[in-house]
This record gives sequence, structure tokens and C-alpha cells, in this order.
Amino acid sequence: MKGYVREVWPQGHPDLPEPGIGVLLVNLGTPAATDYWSVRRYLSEFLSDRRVIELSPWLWQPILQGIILTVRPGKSGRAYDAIWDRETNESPLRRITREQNDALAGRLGEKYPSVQVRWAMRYGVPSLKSEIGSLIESGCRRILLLPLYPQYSAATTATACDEAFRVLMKQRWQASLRVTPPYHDDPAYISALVASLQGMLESLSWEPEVVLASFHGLPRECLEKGDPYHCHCQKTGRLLREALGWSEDRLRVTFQSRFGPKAWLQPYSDDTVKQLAGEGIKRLAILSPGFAADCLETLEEVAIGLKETFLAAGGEEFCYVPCLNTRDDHMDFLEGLIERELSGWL
Ligand SMILES: C=CC1=C(C)c2cc3[nH]c(cc4nc(cc5[nH]c(cc1n2)c(C)c5CCC(=O)O)C(CCC(=O)O)=C4C)c(C)c3C=C
Ligand SMILES: [Fe+2]
Ligand SMILES: [Fe+2]
Repeated sequence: MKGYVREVWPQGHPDLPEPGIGVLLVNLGTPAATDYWSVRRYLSEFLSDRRVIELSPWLWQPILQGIILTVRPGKSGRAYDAIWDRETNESPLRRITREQNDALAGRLGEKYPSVQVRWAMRYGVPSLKSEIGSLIESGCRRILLLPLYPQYSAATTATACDEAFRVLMKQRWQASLRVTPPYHDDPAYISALVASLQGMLESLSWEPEVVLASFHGLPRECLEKGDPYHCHCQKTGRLLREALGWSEDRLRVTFQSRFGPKAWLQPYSDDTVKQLAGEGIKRLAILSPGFAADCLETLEEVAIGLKETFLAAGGEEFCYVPCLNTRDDHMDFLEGLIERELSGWL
């Protein structure tokens, strides 16, 4: 050892753990509980993100803190209450993301002892900061980030990447970071969607006249500014339709969860449901190919809310097709995606 190195480490160079590889699943985030303050804390962090609300904070923060965060946490808290997992005391999004992590950790850990799989949320806990920190602490010099959004948008995928890089900004010895690309058109993902839809349809005693592929919306101006989300959703819809051999009337792409007064991507799911019932459609099914895990937006807004809307408008049969969640074909797909994106590292 050189003289100055011996000065820094008189006992000799410290032992370093065997370099490992970390895989970090990331989803959006969810409140820790359904009470006003827990939901307010979550919404405040989420809606203060400038990738989500692109207004100047000087304009937006007074509206957010003064109006939205006084009213919305109560309303959203009641919606979370309707779907909360009382057994594990967490939201479905959190439980399912955790279970996806456990399934992938089991599969990959068996094959590749140097790979560790973790999960994090962009908003709330477990944070990207804590999980990237603990991967590095346990010796991972390479990290693969897997944003659990099939379709890319700046409001979801990009902000997860921003946060991961912000965490690395504080590291002297940064880990190498890779990010999985969006998988909206991956044949194995489309096949898993088709299998889950067909499985559900076979279990019904009736056949839907129309199926909606309902995606989370985005302000229309995001599309005008170049966000590919709309195109990714349309492509998922088209590939699904082609795989099923269905017409554009039978499988329709719609957008839900509009937030605020501006125009969002259209057609809106709720308007479409009312319109279809008005046209005499009696049997409807909806799936949510834009969500890797069931959450408030699918279980409360679609499975409960859009069902009520459809039946109140004259519909007779309604079916919600759950997200891919921890289905084996979804886990097979994600395992394959991870292995492909780790090539050269394994
Ligand atoms: C799947 C992709 C998603 C996009 C795109 C997206 C954009 C987006 N969302 C909001 C506002 C809200 N979204 C909320 C919940 C929520 N959003 C997504 C996913 C996307 N959002 C998920 C998975 C969830 C559910 C979280 C859960 O805990 O289950 C909420 C909070 C709930 C509520 O109060 O309604 C808001 C608000 C905006 C503004 C936006 C794009 C600009
Ligand atoms: Fe959202
Ligand atoms: Fe498009």
C-alpha cells in the first residue's frame, strides 16, 4: 500500500462486499392509511411533483394547499376505505406490488445468487431513497430500475427515473443504473392480457357486447407537447384487438381518472359507458391494461364506480377484469423482461 493509503486505512484496505446486482420495482405510491392526514400527506407529495402538475409552483401551490388538499383527502380517503385490505392493513396497490416483488425475488434469487430484488414507491414508502440506499449498502454496484408502467409517460416513468437519479446525485460512489424500457407492445405482455381477458370471459354465463380497455388519463396538452403515452395506450389496444381478432367497435380504448378542469385524453371512460348504455348495450366488460397492479383507480373507480354508472344508465351485466397482478404469466413476463435487460450484467 502507498504511504497515504496506509494513513487513511492503518489496518489495511477495508473489506468490500462481493459486487451484486439490484433489481428495483417501482410503482406510483399510495397513502399509509385512509385517514385525512395520511391521504393529505400522500396527495401533497404526489401533486407537488412538477412532472405531474406542470404549472408554476407560485400559481399551483396556493391552489393545492389552500383548496385541493382541504377537500380531496376526505373524498379520496373514503374511496380508499372502500377497497382497503383490512387483513394486511394496506392499500391493494401496496400489497400487490409487495407480492410481485416476493414472487420475482424467489424466481430470480434461485437462478442468480448475486441478484437482489426490492420494491419502492415514487411517493411515500418504501422510498426510492431508502431502497437504492439499502441495495448499495448491501454491495449492489449495478441497479436495474423497473418502472411498473407498461406505457411510458413523463408523469409516471420519467418522474420515477428523476427520483432515482436524484438519489444517486448524493452518492460519492454511484452505482451503475439501467432502466427498463416501456413494455406496452411486448408480445408476452399482450399474450398475458389476452389470456386474462379470455379466462374471465369463459367464466361468465354471458358474453359482453363491448369490452373497454380503460387507461389512466393524462392532460391532453401532454400529448401535444410530445408525451408518447397516448400512442402507447393506443398501440396496446390495437395489439390486443389484433390478437383477439376483434373489431374496433368490440374493443375500445378509453381514458379514466380525469383530474382538474382542463381537457384530458379522450374518449372518457365514464362518458363512453353512459353512451353505450344509452345506445342499448346491455353487457359490458372493462379491463385496465395500463396498470400492473389493481389500485384505487381500477377497484374503486372502475369495478365499483363504472359498474354503478353502467347499471344506472340501463346496462344489465357488467364485469371488471382484474389487472395482471401476480398471475403466473405476468410474473413469467416480468422475469423475462428483467433477464433481457440484465444481459451483459449477469
Ligand atoms: C398508470 C398510469 C398513471 C398515469 C399516467 C397517471 C397520471 C396522473 N394521475 C394524476 C392524479 C391522480 N392519480 C391518482 C391515483 C393513481 N394514479 C395512478 C397511475 C397513473 N397516474 C395510480 C396507480 C393511482 C392509484 C394509487 C393507489 O393508491 O391506488 C390520484 C390519487 C387518488 C385520488 O385522489 O383520486 C390522483 C390525484 C394526475 C394529475 C396525472 C397526470 C398528470
Ligand atoms: Fe394518477
Ligand atoms: Fe397517439
